[in-house]
Amino acid sequence: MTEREFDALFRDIAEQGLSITDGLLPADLIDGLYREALHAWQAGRFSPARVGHSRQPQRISAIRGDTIMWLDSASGSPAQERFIDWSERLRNALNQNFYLGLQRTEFHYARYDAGRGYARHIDQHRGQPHRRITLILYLTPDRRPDDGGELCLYRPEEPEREWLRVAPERGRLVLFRSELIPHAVLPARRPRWSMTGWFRNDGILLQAA
Ligand SMILES: O=C(O)CCC(=O)C(=O)O
Ligand SMILES: [Fe+2]
Repeated sequence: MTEREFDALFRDIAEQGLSITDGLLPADLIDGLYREALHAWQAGRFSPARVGHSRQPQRISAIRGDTIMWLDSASGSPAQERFIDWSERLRNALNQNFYLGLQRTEFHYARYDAGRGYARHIDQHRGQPHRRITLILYLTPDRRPDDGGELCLYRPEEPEREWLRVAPERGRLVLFRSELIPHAVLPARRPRWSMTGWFRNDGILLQAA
């Protein structure tokens, strides 16, 4: 496929800092990612997500209630490899279109248990100035309309008023400018599965001592 596949997505990002797309990734890839996440979670490989400054992150489940597992290129599962190949094509296309100088990506699986959500936030604020584009890909199988866990989006110039409410339907892809768009996850009523990550404009991670 040519980069034309990203045209509509880039137009939306240019116009409103945000794009929401269904069906861009093949269903069997979505399923492969979900199965990998499920097995890893069953094997106890997810950890509670943390909030706050990157040097001293804290677990505050009333603010952020998901458990996560970072993707690891060394693990090299077929689903991860396919996803990473696709995300690299997207990274290159984003650079060609928006001159963002995106050098790398980071992704984690996330699982929100019933009752868990994520309070309104901006992704750049957690001591993460190099996050430029946020990607969220929803993986939950057989989601029902009353399962909760909607993503709420707010306009940068009017952050108090809800702008859009997005149901986390399997295969739905949300991309937005990390420094611009406040967002929140409403409490889930059934387990909610996703992939979340960032396109970054820095190189190799320099870990703070
Ligand atoms: O899963 C979502 O809909 C949003 C997750 C999120 O905001 C984050 O992980 O920073
Ligand atoms: Fe976020």
